Amino acid sequence: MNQSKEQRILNFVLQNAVRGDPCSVLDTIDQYCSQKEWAMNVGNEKGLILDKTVEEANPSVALELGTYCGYSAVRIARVLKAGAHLLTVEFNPEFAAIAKQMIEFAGVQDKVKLLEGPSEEIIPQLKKKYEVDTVDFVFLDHWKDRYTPDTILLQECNLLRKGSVLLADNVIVPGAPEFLNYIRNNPHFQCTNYPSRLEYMKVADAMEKAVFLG
Ligand SMILES: O=C(NCCO)c1cc(-c2ccc(F)cc2)cc(O)c1O
Ligand SMILES: [Mg+2]
Repeated sequence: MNQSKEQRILNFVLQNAVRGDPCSVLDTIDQYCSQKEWAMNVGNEKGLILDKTVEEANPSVALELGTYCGYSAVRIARVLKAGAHLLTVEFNPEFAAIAKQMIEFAGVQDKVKLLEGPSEEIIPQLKKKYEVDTVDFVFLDHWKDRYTPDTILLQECNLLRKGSVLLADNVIVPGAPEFLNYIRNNPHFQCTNYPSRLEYMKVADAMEKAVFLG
């Protein structure tokens, strides 16, 4: 049975990156996906915006929607303070299996909890099943038509607190027009746009930061 692209990316990391070194894993994925096969990792250019946003938020509890191969989970986990944790949600079981191995190879498994299933089912479980009070940082990188309903769900589940930071990938490509309209016209959020490039391409993309005002 021939391998998936995601399995080829993982194999390239297992054979070329340094076990336990998150930066080496990120660089190796970026090398493979820029030289051999494009893949929808946030990449190094938007990754730098992600790094700075996480560092500024300095979260104790971070949530990622859309794990894929684990690139941004490794990216976020590597800058978390001691004792902080990332919960990352992936709907696709094949992607989740790849991401689990990627996170373990990078050595950040003690900071990351990978939750497999649909975000609309997992978000309402975060408080009781996963012992979350509120989330300090959310990276939205899953199905673009889920950004708005899941942002509403996070509010309905009282998972946001004054100052919680949302960062959304791909607000230009593939685009999340309904989310931009929702969040920029919502008085409970303060928004900032960060123009960038689509991962591994000379195509314009952007990230949107939205700080919850309570
Ligand atoms: O769908 C995406 N993520 C959720 C997966 O469960 C996604 C897609 C793309 C992309 C794809 C195809 C293209 F032509 C351009 C962009 C990029 C991304 O960064 C993404 O996160
Ligand atoms: Mg993305």
